[in-house]
Amino acid sequence: MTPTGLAAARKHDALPKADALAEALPWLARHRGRTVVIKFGGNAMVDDHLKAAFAEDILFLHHAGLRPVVVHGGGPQINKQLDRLGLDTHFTAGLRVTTDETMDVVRMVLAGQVQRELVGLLNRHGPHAVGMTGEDARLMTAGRAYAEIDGERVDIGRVGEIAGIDPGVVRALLDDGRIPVVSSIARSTDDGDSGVFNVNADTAAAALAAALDAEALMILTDVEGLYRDWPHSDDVISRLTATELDKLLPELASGMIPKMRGCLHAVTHGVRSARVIDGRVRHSVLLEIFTAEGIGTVVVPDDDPAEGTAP
Ligand SMILES: Nc1ncnc2c1ncn2[C@@H]1O[C@H](COP(=O)(O)OP(=O)(O)O)[C@@H](O)[C@H]1O
Ligand SMILES: CC(=O)N[C@@H](CCC(=O)OP(=O)(O)O)C(=O)O
Repeated sequence: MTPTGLAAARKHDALPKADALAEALPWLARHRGRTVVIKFGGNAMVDDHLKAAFAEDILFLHHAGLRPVVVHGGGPQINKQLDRLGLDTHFTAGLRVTTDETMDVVRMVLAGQVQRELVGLLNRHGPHAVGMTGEDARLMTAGRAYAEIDGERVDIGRVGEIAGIDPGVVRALLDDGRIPVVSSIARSTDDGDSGVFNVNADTAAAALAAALDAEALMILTDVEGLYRDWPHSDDVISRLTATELDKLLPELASGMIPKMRGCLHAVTHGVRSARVIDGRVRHSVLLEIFTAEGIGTVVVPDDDPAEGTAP
């Protein structure tokens, strides 16, 4: 016989679930109607179950009355496609050296593959998500970025440094109840150049969060957060003020550089908190909300009143 009433609730272990939902109420109430920018990193996107759980988390936020915006990466997926085509992969100072040929592949993989897949997952239960790149409606414009190595300016091809963000199209979609899903490709600021630039997805997410005056930026990646003494220890720094992070920036390496620079940019341009969390953990976005002290590393503005508490 199928259990009913309280017996059914016990069988499905429903009480802890109800408790967890109730505990999330203050966070949800504080963030209701607020914009949250979530960056889904390429390394956290390689597993189908993780991708499906990520889409569920975003839909949860959407249905709870928040305004989530997704910016996605796709570094490993781009590497794979370049490899298939027999093209080389080179990174300088954490940025992909992007020839015109590489740029075509970057655009094809980000806009045609990774973004389409995320939009598909988000639209499984309704017409929620709309995909775009920074080229659309001139959302993102960029000039040429150069890497700096030993004080020398090094040309790294069609890599973009964001020059401007016009968030109008994203705001219009949010007002229409949609979930924007953005690929980090920008239009050239030079009207004579019909080309596009490859922008690091962390940098793009942070710039968009600032331009949208977002409440929070969340960056999902393949580590627990910012490690204090990477790669020698896995002691995660749980909270940093903007000034503390600014002092730490010169010591950072590889993929953490654009992430932490992005967090600093966000919290010094109006975003109330920026967090790096472990995207390898299923439902990490919801875990961040349902855990009183939050997970990963949070960066807050210097005037943040909450000592060591989740945003
Ligand atoms: N201090 C640090 N703490 C944690 N990870 C670090 C640190 N410094 C460098 N890293 C590296 O940064 C990587 C995350 O960046 P990246 O590979 O670009 O991720 P994503 O694809 O999610 O953008 C980690 O896997 C780790 O190898
Ligand atoms: C300039 C530059 O490096 N652009 C990145 C854009 C994608 C990205 O940032 O993806 P992840 O978030 O997965 O690293 C690239 O070509 O790989």
